[in-house]
Amino acid sequence: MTVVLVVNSGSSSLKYQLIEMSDERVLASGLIERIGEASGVVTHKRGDERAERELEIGDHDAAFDIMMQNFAEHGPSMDDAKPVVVGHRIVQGGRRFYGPTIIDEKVEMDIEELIPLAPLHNGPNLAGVRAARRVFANIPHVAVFDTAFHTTLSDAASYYALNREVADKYRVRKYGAHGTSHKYVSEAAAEFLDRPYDELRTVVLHIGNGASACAVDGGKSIDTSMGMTPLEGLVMGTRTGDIDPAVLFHLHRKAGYSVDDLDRLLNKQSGLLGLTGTNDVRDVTARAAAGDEAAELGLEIYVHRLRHYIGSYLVALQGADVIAWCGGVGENSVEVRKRALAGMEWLGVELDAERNEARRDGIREISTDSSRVRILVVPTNEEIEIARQSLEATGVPAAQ
Ligand SMILES: Nc1ncnc2c1ncn2[C@@H]1O[C@H](COP(=O)(O)OP(=O)(O)O)[C@@H](O)[C@H]1O
Ligand SMILES: CC(=O)OP(=O)(O)O
Ligand SMILES: [Mg+2]
Repeated sequence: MTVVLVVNSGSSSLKYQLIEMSDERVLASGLIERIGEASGVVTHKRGDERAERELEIGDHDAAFDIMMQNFAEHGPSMDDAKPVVVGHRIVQGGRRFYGPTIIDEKVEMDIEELIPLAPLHNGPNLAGVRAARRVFANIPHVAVFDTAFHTTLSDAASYYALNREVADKYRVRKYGAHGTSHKYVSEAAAEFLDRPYDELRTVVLHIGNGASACAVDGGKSIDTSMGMTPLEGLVMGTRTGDIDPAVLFHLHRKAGYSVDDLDRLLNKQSGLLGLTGTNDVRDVTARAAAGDEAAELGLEIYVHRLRHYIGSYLVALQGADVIAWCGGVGENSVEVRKRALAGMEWLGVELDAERNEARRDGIREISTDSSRVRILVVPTNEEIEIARQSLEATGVPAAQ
């Protein structure tokens, strides 16, 4: 047995999976949510068994202890499972990390140093790494970076038209994110269609609470919607995505917003939440269907931006072979997919209404038989991809 533990510490959550790599079977998984709030939620799944409880979770160290308790109480015990590697999701690797990297003191320091380039993500990611390295002191830990897949972006695609001296001094450029998912999904799409990955042109739409689009040309990311930080690009659950930066000057000068106020406003109080009062696309679409005007407008703004990026990436790829939807919204929202791809028949993009509505597990095709561009729903699996890359980095075989 070769078992890998994958840890994904987000700003307010810790997700984990224990995976047996010979057949990529998930032995157990869990989600610890609302870290730092008055009442947190803990879920642990093992086969068909599921344990859930609510309690206050002070910080990521406490969350890590809870994860260890879950394994001890609900199994599998670490003595039985004996993970050989811990794989960590790290959002920002800057132009320092181009692939999975075994973590030592120096790598920890580099991740810390990159916090300003992903302030909501890298700090919590690092807290998870530190807690895990204390508990699993005798096995390798590997960092798998969201940005690594986008290090193939050209300078033209990744530099802003910002004063070059300032940009270079402060490392301002587009790094992108969700790369592990974009890679996994574009590869899975190629396999599903039985096409060589290095020839396929794919637009990947990773639409969850955080959302990003990516143009993948023959297995290489050539453009992506997230920027220096995961704030740029698509409208998200609570983030604005693209916005005229002069809006910030205006709010500062006219309304006295501080930098921290603006950070909070753009990252946490905007997007669908700020437009409609909820960041859950299920609620927004239900309300829009019931005639709620704010919800309808919120949805239209959300979709308008999605269409902007789809169009842009079809041009970047000189036509695509595949549009692949993933993430909580991308995999589940019939309505968002329908609105986002409407009227694109002239581009060879034909959504099949019935297939779009059919609910099935696994990868599925939702385009018409005559659609030149194949449209797929591809459930993403960042954890499996992190586990595979972590194992690869350490050289441990998947079956032994
Ligand atoms: N059945 C559904 N229909 C529409 N949207 C859904 C559905 N299920 C989940 N979602 C959306 O998916 C989002 C979560 O996506 P996910 O990829 O898990 O997010 P993240 O990893 O960014 O936290 C939810 O906020 C919700 O808007
Ligand atoms: C980078 C990012 O936005 O990640 P998540 O979707 O997990 O919030
Ligand atoms: Mg996510």
